[in-house]
Amino acid sequence: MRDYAPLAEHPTLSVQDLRIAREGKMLLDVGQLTLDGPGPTIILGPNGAGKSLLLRCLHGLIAPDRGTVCQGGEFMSEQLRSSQAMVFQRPVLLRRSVAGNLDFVLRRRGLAWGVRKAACQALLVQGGLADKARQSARSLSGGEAQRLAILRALACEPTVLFLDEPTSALDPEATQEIEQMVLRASRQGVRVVMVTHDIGQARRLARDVVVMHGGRVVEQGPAAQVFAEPQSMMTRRFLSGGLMV
Ligand SMILES: Nc1ncnc2c1ncn2[C@@H]1O[C@H](COP(=O)(O)OP(=O)(O)OP(=O)(O)O)[C@@H](O)[C@H]1O
Repeated sequence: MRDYAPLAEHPTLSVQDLRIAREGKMLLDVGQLTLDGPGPTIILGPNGAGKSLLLRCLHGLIAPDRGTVCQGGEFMSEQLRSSQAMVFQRPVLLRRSVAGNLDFVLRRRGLAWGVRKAACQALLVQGGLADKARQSARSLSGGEAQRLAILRALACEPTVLFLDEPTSALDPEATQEIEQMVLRASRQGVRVVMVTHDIGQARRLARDVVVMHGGRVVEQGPAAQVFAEPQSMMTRRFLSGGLMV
């Protein structure tokens, strides 16, 4: 059984003239950005660079002051938005069992009991949580909780999966498990767009990279190229661990 079946393989995401300003300060200013490779796309940059704002705009959680977001060549709509999923730094889980958290999402999709049961079991196995199905989601460890949050996102059969620093609070082993889930989703056709501070993680996961600084995209390209020959001074400084002020 396929774990989930995206509607389209790696749908293209693009933004045009995206701007957000608050109290006279430009927080996000992205003229043109297209994500059309297979991904995963990793958004890198220092604190306050605008990474989360860009991710939230792409997912429609924040309305920009101006500019547009398109998916698969269509302007963002509620229907397209509902085909996307997002995972945050701190897992958002319901006060239910582990299986109950997954069933909640599967039930919302209108799936029959037998289909839900099979899908839930497949997801639990995929996330290494089969033996914790009846346990309260609130009692999971940080790594397990984040795995469940990702499984919940995948239970929506998303076309696009946004992840905002999902491993920043996790140890290396838990991080590795999350990275495997992310790569697997990407291989199965989900467009993965992930924010991280961790350059090592970006090197492990990224097919392409977007580097941000001061609300702008300072560099974008294939990961191998950006890491080997960064074009922007900001990227070079960031990759070398220099302070970016
Ligand atoms: N709702 C808001 N109102 C005012 N300013 C905001 C708002 N949301 C974000 N900002 C500001 O926009 C800038 C970019 O924030 P953002 O969270 O996107 O940065 P980031 O690159 O994700 O940083 P970090 O890595 O620290 O999470 C920051 O200066 C932040 O304070």
